[in-house]
Amino acid sequence: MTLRLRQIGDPILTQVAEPVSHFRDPDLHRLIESMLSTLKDSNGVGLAAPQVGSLLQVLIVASRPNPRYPDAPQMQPLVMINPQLLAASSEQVLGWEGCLSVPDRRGLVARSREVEVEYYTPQGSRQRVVWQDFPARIFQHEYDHLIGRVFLQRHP
Ligand SMILES: O=C(O)C[C@@H](Cc1ccccc1)[C@H](O)SCc1ccccc1
Ligand SMILES: [Zn+2]
Repeated sequence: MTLRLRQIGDPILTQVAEPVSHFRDPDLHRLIESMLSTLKDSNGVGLAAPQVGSLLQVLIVASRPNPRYPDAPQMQPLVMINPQLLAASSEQVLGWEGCLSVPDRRGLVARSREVEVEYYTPQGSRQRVVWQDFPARIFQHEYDHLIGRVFLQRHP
């Protein structure tokens, strides 16, 4: 089932998400399934659990070529649990972003060009990945959602 997408103004979007502690919890797998279908229905390239009302450290990165990033790689949606940003390049790139929680807003956001991330799969196995460009941008956008930071919003 697709879940309601929380919009800016919903306090959940400014809170910090908790780490997942039991990987065998059926609720976790139901959440992941719902996030995958919500992502598909919203035509998104990424989604974080707080956007569907769950303060858990779960995010999905699903890059695909699109009008703004025509040479973005086509990816199978990657579900990342308890992601950790191990390294982020000092080299930054400005790029357009939108947010499913902030309708009708597009903004130029500076992001690190390259990131190294450690995360767990839904099966609980620890992985590492290095991304550049659009996948790196999506990850940083979703990772911000896990620490209560919404793009274009700067907290006073
Ligand atoms: O709100 C979200 O997290 C989904 C965002 C993800 C995003 C990350 C980086 C750059 C742009 C967006 C999008 O709104 S999903 C819609 C979308 C699809 C393709 C290109 C840009 C935006
Ligand atoms: Zn967003």
